[in-house]
Amino acid sequence: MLSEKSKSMKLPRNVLIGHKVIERSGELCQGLGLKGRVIVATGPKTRKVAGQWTADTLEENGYEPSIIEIQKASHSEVDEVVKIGKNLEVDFIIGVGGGKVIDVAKVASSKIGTPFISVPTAASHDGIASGRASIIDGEDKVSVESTPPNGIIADTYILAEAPWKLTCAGCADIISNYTAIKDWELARKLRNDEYSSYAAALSKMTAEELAANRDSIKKGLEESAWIVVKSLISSGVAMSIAGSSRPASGAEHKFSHMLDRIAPNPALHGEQCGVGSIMMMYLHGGDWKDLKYILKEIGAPVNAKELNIKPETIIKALTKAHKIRPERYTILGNEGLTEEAAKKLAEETEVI
Ligand SMILES: NC(=O)C1=CN([C@@H]2O[C@H](COP(=O)(O)OP(=O)(O)OC[C@H]3O[C@@H](n4cnc5c(N)ncnc54)[C@H](O)[C@@H]3O)[C@@H](O)[C@H]2O)C=CC1
Ligand SMILES: O=C(CO)COP(=O)(O)O
Ligand SMILES: [Zn+2]
Repeated sequence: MLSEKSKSMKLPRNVLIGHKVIERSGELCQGLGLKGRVIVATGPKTRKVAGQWTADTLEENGYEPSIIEIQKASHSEVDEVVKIGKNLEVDFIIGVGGGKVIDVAKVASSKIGTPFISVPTAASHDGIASGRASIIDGEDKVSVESTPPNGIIADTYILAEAPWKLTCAGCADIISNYTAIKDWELARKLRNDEYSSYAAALSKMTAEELAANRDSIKKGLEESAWIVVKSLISSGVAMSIAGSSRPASGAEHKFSHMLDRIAPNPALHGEQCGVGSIMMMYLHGGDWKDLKYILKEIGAPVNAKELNIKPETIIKALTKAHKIRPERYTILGNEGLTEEAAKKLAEETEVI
């Protein structure tokens, strides 16, 4: 009944995008009313790129930063940040790095109950603005509910300097929204799953905009970082509206998560999702050739060789992907693909 219906949405409040905006970190934090002690969670590489820079800028603005280096997105690293944060009685947390660093910082701040600021150093994933976080939990690694960042600082100078492969992976993470939406629509029709037409429309529009602007996405152009990071933020907001990763994660993400489990050297998250999306589009009976063409033009991998993953691992991941988060219904159904069907799918789409 409508009179009993209620929904709560948490969205990022202040977003700063542009050239060297990292130098305005203090301004953004002050604008959010933040004061005092802050943990700057960063990675060993990204500390050199932006972590130290962020901490120095904050110090100049009267904050007391403490840097913590994150190695991987695990619960033990989250616990460590929580422990240090509580001991220091921090007022907020900033995550400066790739998707893994941002996810650890996001969960830690949510556990302590402090605000969180997201400072991506690569336009490689759409967790930059989302209220989700992917942390390895034993065997499992899919996103869980967290809180979206209060603020985002997307420095296009830093993002444009990041290895080009990371930007291409971010584009592929967005392009994979096409099949995520198809899966969501299918689950709504077959299972009456909860569906948000606004979140679905935003996610789809984000993929369409990125595809339409792909000619402007070129290595070395700061403008490209702008286009890609705006799409990533928009996709993250779609997830926040939905209150789940449904608008941006369907069967192609299950395939990528399975590769993360079984491949000896998994490729980047977005790269795997892009290749998965080609195959899931084929299963949906959609224009998989066009999707593959878009990914190719962007410069993202379109086959096993480019992912540097063996064909047999691709087939195995296809047959086991449905086991990831089984409650999320997708084109893979409840039983998944047989080995023969998986092989045929990968061969016909020339993934293997
Ligand atoms: N929370 C969410 O809603 C979402 C979470 N994710 C998660 O995010 C992770 C994927 O994120 P990625 O950024 O692809 O992986 P990542 O965090 O492992 O970063 C990839 C590599 O790029 C390096 N790097 C980052 N910025 C750099 C720079 N400016 N210069 C040089 N090296 C740089 C990192 O140090 C790392 O070695 C996965 O764990 C995935 O599950 C992905 C999408 C959404
Ligand atoms: O990667 C994501 C969206 O791009 C989040 O998806 P998961 O919930 O499948 O981890
Ligand atoms: Zn993703």
